[in-house]
Amino acid sequence: MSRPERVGWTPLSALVIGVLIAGCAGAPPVPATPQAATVGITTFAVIPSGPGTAPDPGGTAVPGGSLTAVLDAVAARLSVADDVARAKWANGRQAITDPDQENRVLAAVRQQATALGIDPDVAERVFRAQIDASKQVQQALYDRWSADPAVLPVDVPDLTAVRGRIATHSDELLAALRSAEPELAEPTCRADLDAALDRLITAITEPAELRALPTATAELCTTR
Ligand SMILES: C=C(O[C@@H]1C=C(C(=O)O)C=C[C@H]1O)C(=O)O
Repeated sequence: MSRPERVGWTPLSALVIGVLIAGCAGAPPVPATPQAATVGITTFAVIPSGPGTAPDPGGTAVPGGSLTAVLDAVAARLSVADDVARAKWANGRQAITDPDQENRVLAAVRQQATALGIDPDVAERVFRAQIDASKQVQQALYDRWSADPAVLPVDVPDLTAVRGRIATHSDELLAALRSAEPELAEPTCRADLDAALDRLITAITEPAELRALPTATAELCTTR
């Protein structure tokens, strides 16, 4: 379940609202860079990241680097929702929710989390949010294509292959969660996440993904 009420008024909220307004005005998603048009609907800010801090080209540490790595993995996993939706749509508008697949994903997450030394309940909460966010994006795309079949992409991805990519991003997210455990437990975690998001979201060009980010990030901080 999406729990947007837990996300306060943040720069991210402001941006998401801006995107919503632009969406209502009928503005199509515009790639932020020429590359965005060629590699897909989403590109990611290339911000070097590592445990604790990320180095920047000027040699000055970027605070919240490990949170950036978490958000990169969240955004990468979310970006695959587009391909999932296209595969399902082409398969007779297959139901977006697949409970068996969710159970497989969550069982694997719990197992891998335990192996990494992450509390499996914490990991499951984070990944239930990723699943909700993915379904939110898929539903938005279904709604868009229903309203205007002309915008439906012609290529049909293979769902099994796409799920393999999701699994790779899930692995990346688990590893990033492990590295960022101290930052995710800080009382400033939510504010730090929002600051890190500010650097990332300018590179996301799909409005449905931007709207799903509050859901995808709602369970990341471990202190309330
Ligand atoms: C991504 C999919 O859509 C939904 C989201 C899932 C996920 O994010 O892991 C899993 C199952 C579906 O309910 C999928 O079917 O693979």
